[in-house]
Amino acid sequence: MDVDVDGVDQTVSTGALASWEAVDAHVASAFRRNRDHAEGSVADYIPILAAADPELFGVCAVDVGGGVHTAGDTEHEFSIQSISKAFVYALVCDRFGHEVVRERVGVNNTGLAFNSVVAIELNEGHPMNPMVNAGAIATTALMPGSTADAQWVAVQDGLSRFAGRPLELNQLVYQSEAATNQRNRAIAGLLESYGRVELDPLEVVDVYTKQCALNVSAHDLAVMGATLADGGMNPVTGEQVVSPEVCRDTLAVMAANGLYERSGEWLFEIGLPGKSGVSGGIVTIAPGKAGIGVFSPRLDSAGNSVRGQRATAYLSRALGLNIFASEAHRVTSAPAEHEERR
Ligand SMILES: NC(=O)CC[C@H](N)C(=O)O
Repeated sequence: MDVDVDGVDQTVSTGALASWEAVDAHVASAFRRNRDHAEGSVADYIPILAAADPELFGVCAVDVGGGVHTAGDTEHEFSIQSISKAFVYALVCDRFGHEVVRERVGVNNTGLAFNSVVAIELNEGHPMNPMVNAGAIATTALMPGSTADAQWVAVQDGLSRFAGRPLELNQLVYQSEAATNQRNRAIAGLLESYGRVELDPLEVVDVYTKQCALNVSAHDLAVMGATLADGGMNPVTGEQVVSPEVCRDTLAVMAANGLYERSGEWLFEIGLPGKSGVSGGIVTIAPGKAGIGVFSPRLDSAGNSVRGQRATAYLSRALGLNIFASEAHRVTSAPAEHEERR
């Protein structure tokens, strides 16, 4: 992962987020430092996504107190794509609990692309984790509702509660993907053959395709992330969307799998759970502190927004958010206290 954190102190904050003004200034810097970075390419395997303006770029942080910090195109709406997987997973965990979901869907990284069929075969039909297409389809199949329509309503309503506003289906994206999602249909059929999907696989894929086509903005993603950061309480509406235990489990799965086969690199550079999607969004969670939503359509070869990763790396470093860092690891150019005394 190519990040730009030159000149940024690796400060470590074990307490609350920095002051309001400091967060605003760092969000503005994350935007400014990366807006001219033009590496990567816009996804085109879903035809309509190829029409996205590659220059769009937004960075938003929402703290657990509900404070909003924005720079760039943070109100521009785009289809949520794979980021939906994290939130549908949380809803299903809330319904079935930790053990059932761990057994049925799994939590381990495949090390392979998000739409890999080989990964299913290599693991005897186990979908492995909810952040790849196979696991996400198996997870959506567990949403409440006796019909596909009822399950779709539950998905739309659940994700809207995370966002704190009604999210709408992007019909153009849905139709474009529904016409070209033969691979996801094959994945669902394969899961059915292994007894991992008990409903009509084509109906489940249809609900999954709609879930990926829900429109969000970077601002929405930050609110959704802040809800996971705050033990399931939406900081804007005050609603308890899922339990703190579900947030804990969801964040662990995101940390291990949220950026597909690049999840290790992401964790190494950024040290926070995150989830990306092929339209160019990434949501990141600083537990107990904030949600970060970024959007820019140019992707790396794994399908993760390039500017989005860079902006998030900057914020993690500048705001001291890395969960693996502690005061003992503080990197500072000033001499340590015991050296000064000598
Ligand atoms: N990585 C993604 O965002 C993929 C989501 C997309 N809807 C798919 O199923 O292929």
